[in-house]
Amino acid sequence: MKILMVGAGAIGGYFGGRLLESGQHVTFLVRKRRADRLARSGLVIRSPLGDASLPSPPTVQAHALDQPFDLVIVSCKAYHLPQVIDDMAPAVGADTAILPLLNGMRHLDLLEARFGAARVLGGQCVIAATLDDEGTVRHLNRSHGLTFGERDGSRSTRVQGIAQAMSKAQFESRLSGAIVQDMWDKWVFLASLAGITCLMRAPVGDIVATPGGMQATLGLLDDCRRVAEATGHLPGEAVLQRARSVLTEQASTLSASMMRDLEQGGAVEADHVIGDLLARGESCGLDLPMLRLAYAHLKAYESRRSRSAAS
Ligand SMILES: NC(=O)C1=CN([C@@H]2O[C@H](COP(=O)(O)OP(=O)(O)OC[C@H]3O[C@@H](n4cnc5c(N)ncnc54)[C@H](OP(=O)(O)O)[C@@H]3O)[C@@H](O)[C@H]2O)C=CC1
Ligand SMILES: CC(C)(CO)C(=O)C(=O)O
Repeated sequence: MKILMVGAGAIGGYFGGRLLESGQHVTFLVRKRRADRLARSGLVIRSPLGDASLPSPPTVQAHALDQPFDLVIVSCKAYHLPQVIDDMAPAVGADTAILPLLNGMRHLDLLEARFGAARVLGGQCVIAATLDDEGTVRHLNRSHGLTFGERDGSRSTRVQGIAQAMSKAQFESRLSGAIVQDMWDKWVFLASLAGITCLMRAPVGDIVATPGGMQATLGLLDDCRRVAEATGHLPGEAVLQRARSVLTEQASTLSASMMRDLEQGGAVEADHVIGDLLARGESCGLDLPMLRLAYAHLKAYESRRSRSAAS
């Protein structure tokens, strides 16, 4: 199976690197700076579950992309997706499957609008990873799950082929018969985690140790849960119970990748992860005070960030 990994950042570098390490035919679609870095230093993964060092990983830049791939895995940030869609288009042929790993849901609509619903699978990953100043992929915890599937739940030949291709790679892959609900389950959890850790500039353990921290966290989770319910995607009670327990765990050092981005002064997926959830809920007539606060906070951060970039 010919796989194009779009992006070689934290997620693309990790899962693409693991697939390459297992002998799969993987090419990374990258921009010039990352292409130069990968040519110079290789793709390096530092992980508590095993390091990998892959010299000269195959890369291609958009201008040179001229053939279809069997599988295109999309691992960019949401705010780069419109450009990515243009750049990856030559890799999408009649039989190409597209597997996005972005957080949130709206990217499915954008990919579908450009490439047609039939090509777009559902997908998500559970991992904490980042790219350090040397371009090394730093895996920060012991989770590395990647779940994917047909959005109609069917076990098509193509998803079984992807399951087979991923089976030997050093991560936990899972073919799901309910990937859209899985994505909603993750979105409810992630929007709560990202919203609260960004608002409080602190990991879960520090937040729940404050007066009012636990109530704020659970209030935000409840807003996110109500949006999922109103739009027909209510997570099951076991999923919600787990979210409550992870989000209120004493002394937990867990934070969202969005908080890592924000603390480094980087761009954040405010509209995609928080704003879109808020908009969906408000269009169902819900009042969502904690979600509105989390979104206002991120938009204020974005304004301040763009003002300081301009000066
Ligand atoms: N990091 C994490 O722990 C987790 C992240 N996620 C989600 O995964 C998604 C990706 O996040 P993450 O990997 O952290 O982000 P990164 O910023 O680390 O990586 C994204 C990569 O996309 C590349 N990119 C952007 N535009 C293009 C383009 N036109 N052509 C080629 N490459 C491009 C960037 O390359 P360049 O270097 O050129 O800018 C960058 O390296 C997000 O939606 C995030 O929310 C989900 C679970 C956990
Ligand atoms: C839910 C979590 C923490 C793990 O995958 C994540 O997606 C993120 O930090 O962006």
